[in-house]
Formats: sequence, structure tokens, C-alpha cells
Amino acid sequence: MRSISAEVLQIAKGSAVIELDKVSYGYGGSMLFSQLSLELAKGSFHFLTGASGAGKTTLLKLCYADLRAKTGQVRLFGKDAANLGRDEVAVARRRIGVVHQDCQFLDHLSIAENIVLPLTVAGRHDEVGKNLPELLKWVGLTKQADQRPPELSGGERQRAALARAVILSPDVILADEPTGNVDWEMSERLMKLLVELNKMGKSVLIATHDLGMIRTMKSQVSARVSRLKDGQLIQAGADL
Ligand SMILES: Nc1ncnc2c1ncn2[C@@H]1O[C@H](COP(=O)(O)OP(=O)(O)OP(=O)(O)O)[C@@H](O)[C@H]1O
Repeated sequence: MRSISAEVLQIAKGSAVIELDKVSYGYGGSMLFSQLSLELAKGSFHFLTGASGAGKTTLLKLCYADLRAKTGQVRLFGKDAANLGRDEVAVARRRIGVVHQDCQFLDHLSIAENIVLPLTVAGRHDEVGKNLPELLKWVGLTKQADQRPPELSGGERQRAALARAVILSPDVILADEPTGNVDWEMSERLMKLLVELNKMGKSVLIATHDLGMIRTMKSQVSARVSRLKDGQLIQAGADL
């Protein structure tokens, strides 16, 4: 059993879009975090780092209400996630674009169909024609639009996953190891897309173990870096 003391991360710019307030979570009988607090401010850029198994994916899942805190409060856009009904959770989630670690594509659909899936599921078919060409161009996948996910390279899949995460124009982007399994050049390209989104006013939280990339990006964007270690969230300093 691991436990921690409270650590509240204050982010100066704007009001909070997602807040974890003294949250506890664990699988089975053991606790992964307890009394963990995190505040993602509107328009902020945040890196979450930590060793494999530290709990980064779990923390992101709490941030988009895929998991429920055992104790403490998760607030999405100011509302306690525990008090939201199914429809309200769905509405909140539409404001949060998630780039999953394993991309989670439907392999029988084309890349274009996968990217627009959040729109078609939401019944917003009329917006597909307007948004898709621009998004494909933005992530450099216009030529690959009709290919199936297994036919794409790792970097192309990651860019497609990013396009799908932003198709509903969310306020927040949560990205879980978006540069896993891609080379340095592609990692930098992906990160620059995320910085671009942040410059458009979106809040960005990226879970990554890639400290080299964090160091590089810190010169390009004002970012907060937190490290998850032994169930504690520690704000990383110059020692990064
Ligand atoms: N559904 C689950 N059931 C039981 N244990 C789980 C489950 N999901 C994750 N865990 C455990 O919780 C711990 C944290 O997992 P998590 O995936 O959040 O870590 P992570 O920091 O994202 O790791 P990685 O960098 O390897 O992706 C790990 O020990 C993992 O085995």
C-alpha cells in the first residue's frame, strides 16, 4: 500500500478546467494515489512524467471520468464528476479530446472514418465535410485518408489519433504517450501540433516518459512539469 500527502499544483493562467482534489485511487486492494491534487488551468500546458507503472494513464482516466475517484473530488469544468449523470458526463467528455496510448482505432474503417467517428457518433454528419479536409491537411495525412489504420506508420497513426481527438473542437487535450514508438523528428512534429493547439487557447496535458522531449519543448512553450513517483505528484524543477 502506497500513500501520499497532498500536493496542489496551482496554475496561474485562467480558471481550472479539470481539477483533482485530494483524490484517492487504486486497483484491487492497493492504493496507487491518495490525497492527490492537480489543477489544469484554462489555456495551460502541462507535462506529466513518471516511470512506467507510476500511474500516468490512471491519472488521465480520472481526468476524463473514465475512472471514478475512490475518495476526493474530480471536477470537470467546475462540476463534481461524481454528481454528473450519464448524459452530463458525455457532454463534459466532448469538451475533452483524448489521444490514447494505443490510438484505439477501428481497423475495419478508413483513417478518415476513424477521425470523424466522434462527429458521426454525435450525429453531427453535416460537419464532417467542413472539418475533415482541414484536419487531414493539418496533420499531413490527406493522402492516407482512405487507408486502414494497420497500413499506416506509427507516427501517422499518432497524428491521426490527434486529429480524432480534436475533431469536436474540445477545450482540453489529454495525450497519453503521444510520441511513444515514433522517432525524434516525428515526436517533435507531434509536440508542435500540441503546442499549436495550446496557442489556440486549449489546455493540454501530456503524459510522457520522454524527458528529452520535455526539455526541448520547454523552450517553446510555457509548460508545467509534474512527476508522478510513489503515488506523489511532484513539481519538477531544474533537475528534470
Ligand atoms: N485495470 C487495471 N487493473 C489492475 N491494475 C491496473 C489496471 N490498470 C493499471 N493497473 C496498474 O496500475 C499501475 C499504474 O498503471 P498505469 O497504466 O496508470 O501506469 P503508467 O504510468 O501509465 O504506465 P506506462 O508508462 O507503462 O503506460 C500499474 O501497476 C498497473 O499494472
